[in-house]
Amino acid sequence: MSALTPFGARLADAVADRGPLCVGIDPHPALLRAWGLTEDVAGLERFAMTAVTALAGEVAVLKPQSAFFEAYGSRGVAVLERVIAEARQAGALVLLDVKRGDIGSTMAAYAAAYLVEGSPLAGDAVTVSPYLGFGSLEPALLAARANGRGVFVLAMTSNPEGGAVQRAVDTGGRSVAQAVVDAAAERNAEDLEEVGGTLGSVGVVVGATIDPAAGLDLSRLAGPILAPGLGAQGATVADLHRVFGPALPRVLPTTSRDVLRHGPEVPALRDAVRRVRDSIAEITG
Ligand SMILES: O=C(O)c1cc(=O)[nH]c(=O)n1[C@@H]1O[C@H](COP(=O)(O)O)[C@@H](O)[C@H]1O
Repeated sequence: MSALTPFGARLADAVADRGPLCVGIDPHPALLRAWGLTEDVAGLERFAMTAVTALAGEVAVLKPQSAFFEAYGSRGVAVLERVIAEARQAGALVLLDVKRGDIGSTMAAYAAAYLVEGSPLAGDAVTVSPYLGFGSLEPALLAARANGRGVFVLAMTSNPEGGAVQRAVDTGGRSVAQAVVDAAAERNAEDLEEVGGTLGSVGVVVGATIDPAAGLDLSRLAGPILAPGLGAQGATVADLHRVFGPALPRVLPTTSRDVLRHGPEVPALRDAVRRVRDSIAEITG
C-alpha cells in the first residue's frame, strides 16, 4: 500500500493482520535501570532499539512517547527518529505520542513536523489535544488527510484528574469528551464519504480505566479508539468489554510498562507481548 492510502485503511489492515494491541515505547528512567542500562543517550538508544526489535514485528501499532526521548535533548530526538523509521520498516504503524495542541497557526507547524511525508519525525499518526478547541486542530486534520496520516484526539483520558475538564457538561447536558467524540465522528463521516472505507483516520483517546457509567457514546465515531491504561494503570483485558461495549471492535488496547518491564531480553519481551495479544484475541474473537 502506498503511503498516501488513508491511515484508517492502513490501520484496519494492520489490525486484521496482527490484532488491535498497541504497545508504548516509554523509556522511563526506572525501566532503564531495571534493564541494567545507563541513564544516558546510550542507554536510551539500547532500550528503544531493543523494544523495536522485539515488538515491531508483533503488533499493529507501536507508540513511542516523545517526552522520554526529548529529555535527552537533540541526541534523544535523533534516537526517536530512528525508532520511527525502523519500526515502520519492520511493519508496525507508528503512533507518536506527543499530545500537541496549540492555536491554529502554530498547529500548522506541529502538523509539518509530525504529519507531512518526509519529515524526520513523521510516523503514521500522532496524539493531539483538543483543549484549545477542536477547530484549532484543523491544520493537523488537513495534513493528516493529505498525507495518509492519522490523529488521535484526547477525549476521556485514563488519568483520574481528566474528569474535571472532560466530564464537564454544556447547557444541553453533553460532556466535553462527548463533544470531542462527536466532532471526530463528523470528520470521519466526511472523509469516508470522500475516500470510501469503513474506518476513518480521526481516532479518539478513551482510557481503558474509565468508568463505563460516564456514558460516552462512541457509536457514530467510525474511527479508532486508543485505550491506554492496561496494566500499570490498573485496567485489565477483562475490563474492555465492560468499558467499551459494542465499540470494542474499534478499540486499540494500549499498554507500555506492563510489557516493557519484561526486558531486556528480546524473547521475554516477545513472550510478554504475545500473552497480552492472545488474551485480547480471546475476548475480541
Ligand atoms: O495518549 C496517550 O497515549 C495516553 C492517553 C491517556 O489517556 N493515558 C495514557 O496513559 N496515555 C499514554 O499511554 C502510556 C501509558 O503507559 P503505561 O501506563 O505504562 O501503560 C503513557 O505513554 C501515557 O502518556
